Amino acid sequence: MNVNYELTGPDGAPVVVLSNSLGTDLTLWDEQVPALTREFQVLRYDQRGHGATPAKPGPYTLKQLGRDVLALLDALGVRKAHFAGLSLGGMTGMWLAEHAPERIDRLALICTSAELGPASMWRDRAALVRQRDTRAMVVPSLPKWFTPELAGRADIVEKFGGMLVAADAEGYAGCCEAIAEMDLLPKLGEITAPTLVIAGAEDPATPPPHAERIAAAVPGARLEVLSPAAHLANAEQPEAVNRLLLDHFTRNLCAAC
Ligand SMILES: O=C(O)CC1=CCC(=O)O1
Repeated sequence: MNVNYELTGPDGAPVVVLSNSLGTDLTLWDEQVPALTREFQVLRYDQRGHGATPAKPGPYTLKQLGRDVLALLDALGVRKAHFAGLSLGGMTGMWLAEHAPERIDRLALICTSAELGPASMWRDRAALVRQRDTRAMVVPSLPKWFTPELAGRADIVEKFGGMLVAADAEGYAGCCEAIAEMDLLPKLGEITAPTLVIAGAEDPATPPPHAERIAAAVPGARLEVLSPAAHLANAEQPEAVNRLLLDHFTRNLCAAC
């Protein structure tokens, strides 16, 4: 798998991996890179079939999406990294923290869920997109991604609608099928990475109760709910998200130190 990525920031600094959501690409994180590269190397990449990462035939699994990250880290010689993921990116992060804990330092889960049923809805969406292309998802997605004030703004429609239209139909569908089959809940309690969970108060796709459920299950997790913010809270509230991420990835966690 040739995963498209961008690595920026000071040589030798700790690495933060940024993982995008369904229908977006690595430019989802444009507002985070300048802030995070003050302290970290930022490794942002495109999920399978999104941006410039090619799509293999689906269905995919979270295991495959997680292993794409591990292969990328191996190729770059990164033994352990912080990880922030939004929605599908957060699901990928939970899979990694559960199955490859030695590779994940601290974890930030933004507008995501450990169980986003019903599975039939995701299979139906995959079938729709295979039939009609990702263009069919623009009208239903933008009002979930942003609160009403932003959802219709020309620059937002151009940037985020453009990412969605550019996503490969098979890649998008395969990722829907990964969400349909995901099984993250049973092992959430085994996550050892210090975890920050961020929700958007106005997120209709993964509403705050999904974040509360994750934060209640992951030992020691901290929960923050931002408002106004819909599903792409990092784009709607960049300063608040940057502050939370920097605090989480730099804070001294040892009370006795
Ligand atoms: O597109 C949606 O419905 C919202 C979403 C769910 C998983 C993801 O990455 O985005």
